[in-house]
Amino acid sequence: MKLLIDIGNSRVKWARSEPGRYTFGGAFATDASSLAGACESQMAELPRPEAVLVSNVAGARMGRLVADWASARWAVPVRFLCSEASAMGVVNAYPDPARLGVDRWLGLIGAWRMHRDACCIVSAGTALTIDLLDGEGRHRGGVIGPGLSLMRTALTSLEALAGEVESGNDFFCNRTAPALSSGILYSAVGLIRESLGRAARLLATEPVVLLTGGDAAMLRPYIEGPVQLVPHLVLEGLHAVAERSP
Ligand SMILES: Nc1ncnc2c1ncn2[C@@H]1O[C@H](COP(=O)(O)OP(=O)(O)O)[C@@H](O)[C@H]1O
Ligand SMILES: CC(C)(COP(=O)(O)O)[C@@H](O)C(=O)NCCC(=O)O
Ligand SMILES: [K+]
Repeated sequence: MKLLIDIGNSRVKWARSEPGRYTFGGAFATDASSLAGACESQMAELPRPEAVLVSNVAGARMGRLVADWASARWAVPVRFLCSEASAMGVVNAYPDPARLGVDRWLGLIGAWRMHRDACCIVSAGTALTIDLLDGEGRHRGGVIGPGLSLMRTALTSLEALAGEVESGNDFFCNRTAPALSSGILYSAVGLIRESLGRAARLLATEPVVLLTGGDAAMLRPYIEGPVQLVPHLVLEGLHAVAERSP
C-alpha cells in the first residue's frame, strides 16, 4: 500500500493506493499548529505504507511537518512530486514546467488517465484553477482565480461588508448579505463559463468538465454541459503515479 497525501492551502486530503484500488481516507485543515496531531489521529493506525507520495502547494513548512510525521511514524520514504515537462501521456504547457502547481499537474495526469480526451479541469479550492487539456494530452494552459472562501474572507474583511454572507436565489439583490453571496458565486461561475466557452472555440469541440475541489458540489448546478464531479482529482493523479512507480 502507498499513502497519498494532497496538501492544499485549506485542507490536507489523503488516500490509500493499492494496485487497481484507490481508497479515499480523509481530510483535515492545513494548519501548522494541528497538522501533526491530525496526521496522528487520522493516519497512525494505517498499516506501514511502502512509500508516501505527496503533492504540496502549501509551502515548505507544511510539507516538512507532514514528512517529519510520516518518517517518525514509519521510517518510510516520502516522495514530494514535482510538475514535469511531460509524463504519462500529458505534455505541460509551461515553458518552465516546474512552475506549474503540482496539484494542477497531478490533476492533468488524473484527468488524462480517466478520459484520454479533451477536458477542462476545474479545481474549486482555496484558489479556483481551470486547466485545459486537448485530445492529444497537451496542456493548453490555464487560469488562476480566487476560491469562494478567499473571496468571502477578502470582502467581509471590509468594515462595510463585515458579517455573514447569506445565500440567496436572486442574481440582483436588495440586501448586502445576499448581494455578497451572489457576487462571490457568479465571480466563480463567470470564470468557469468564460473558460468553457473559450475552450470549445479553441479546441473546436466541447471538452468534458472534470470538477474537483472542496467547492465542486456547490458549483456543479451552475455549470452546463458534460460535467463529471471528481471530489479528489489530485489524489487520483497521485494514484496514477503510484501505480506506475516501483
Ligand atoms: N470541511 C471543509 N473544510 C474547509 N473547507 C471546506 C470544507 N468543505 C468544503 N470546503 C470548501 O472547500 C474549499 C477548500 O477546498 P479544497 O479543495 O480542500 O482546497 P485546497 O485544495 O486548496 O486545500 C474551502 O475554500 C471551502 O470553501
Ligand atoms: C494556485 C495554487 C496555489 C492552487 O492551490 P490550491 O487552491 O489547491 O490550494 C497552486 O496551483 C500553485 O501553487 N500554483 C503555482 C503557480 C501556477 O500554477 O502557475
Ligand atoms: K485549487
